[in-house]
Formats: sequence, C-alpha cells, structure tokens
Amino acid sequence: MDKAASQSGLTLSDLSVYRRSGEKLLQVNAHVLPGRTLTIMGPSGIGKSTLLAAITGTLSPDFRCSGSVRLNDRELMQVPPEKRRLGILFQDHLLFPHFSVAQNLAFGLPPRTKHRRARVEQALEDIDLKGFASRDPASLSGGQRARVALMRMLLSEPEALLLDEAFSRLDQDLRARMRRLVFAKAEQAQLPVIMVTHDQEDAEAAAGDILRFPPPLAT
Ligand SMILES: Nc1ncnc2c1ncn2[C@@H]1O[C@H](COP(=O)(O)OP(=O)(O)OP(=O)(O)O)[C@@H](O)[C@H]1O
Repeated sequence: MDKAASQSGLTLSDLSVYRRSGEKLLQVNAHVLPGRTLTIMGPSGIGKSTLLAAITGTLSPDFRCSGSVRLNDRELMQVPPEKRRLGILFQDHLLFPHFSVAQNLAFGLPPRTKHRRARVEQALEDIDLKGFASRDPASLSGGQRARVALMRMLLSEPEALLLDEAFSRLDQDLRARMRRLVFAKAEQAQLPVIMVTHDQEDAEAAAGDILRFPPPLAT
C-alpha cells in the first residue's frame, strides 16, 4: 500500500475518554477505510456516545480525552469542531422546526455553495421527497424526517460519518431502507463510517468490523 492510501480513512489511535475524576471510560484503536463501517457495540452507559463526542470535539466539560483522531491526512484533535468536517446523525433526527424542509436542507450546504436552490431540489429528489420543499418538518413522518436529516448531513460535505443509534427510532422496514441509503451514500462518496448501535442487524448490514465493549472473555 502506498503512503497516501495508508493515510486514507479515519484512524483512532489510543483514543481514550475519561471522566473529570480521572476514571477511564473507553480506549479505542481502530482504522476505518473509506466507504467502510466500523460498528461499536456495548452495554448502555459505557461511554459510546462520549467517544463519538471526543471524535467530533464536542465533549461536555465533565469529560476529557487523549490520543489521536486522524481523518485522511489531518490530525483532528486540535481542530475546532466546526472545521473537522464530520457528519453526525443521532436517533432524534432533529430538524429546525421553524425552517421548511428546503431551508433545513439548505442549512447543510457549505456557505459558498453555488446553485443552492438546484442542489436542494436535487437532494429532495434523491430522498424521494420531491414536492416537499415548503413543508414544515412537523408535518413529516418519522421516516421522512430521518431522510431529510441524513441528506442535510450529506450536503455539508463531511469527510466521515458518525451514526449514534441513528436508526433506532425507525420501524423495521424503514430502518432497513435508511441503513441501505446511508451505507450506499458512504460507499459512493468513499466516506469512513463509525456506527454506534445496540442492534445486531445494524451491525450485520454494515458488514464491517465490530468493536464490542467490554471485549468478550477469552475462552
Ligand atoms: N453530560 C454528562 N455529564 C456527566 N455524565 C454524563 C454526561 N453524559 C453522559 N454521562 C455519563 O457518562 C457515561 C457514558 O455515557 P454515554 O452516553 O457515552 O454512554 P453510552 O455507552 O453511549 O450509553 P447508551 O448506550 O445508553 O447510549 C454514563 O455513565 C452517563 O451517565
């Protein structure tokens, strides 16, 4: 593998999260290739969401982290959150309630994007919501909201995706459709993905490495 190829993707090196008291929650070493997904699973409360916050640079003051997060050729630890170019999707699929669907999507576009209206129209088509531009988010179904949230994240041109129980509020059919959409987009754009989930089917659908906490006991 040449040097450039070996640097592509998202690399967590001894990334550790601690409570302010000094107690270590998790430590992770992982390399996620472009277009591939690393699934993180483990019991509630062990620090999976906190780990994602360490990656995005949005840890609450109750925690601190150490180690390294490299995205392609950039070390992110000293980079402010808004410049890390990470897309994160939570289970709530939060949209701005006073913005229309189109305005929510436009919010994802980087500031200097040209042809904003056309980009938003195309995005609506991509998620099968043509004609929904002026709708109020509250008038959408859960699945429609999830697709708008996903597309808004993708429009922001992230270089990696982080999914925090992103599919858990969706019913089974929709969950499978959303998963396919996310993994297809990630593969198409060659984005590394880290997915936190409690759901074995999510993990199987991702078809990538799985990191389980606590590690299984050796037999
Ligand atoms: N803002 C906060 N201040 C203090 N403690 C917090 C805060 N957020 C989370 N915690 C605590 O930190 C620990 C890790 O929480 P975290 O949400 O990262 O766990 P998790 O593994 O993602 O859990 P779940 O699977 O239930 O989402 C938990 O004990 C939680 O109660």
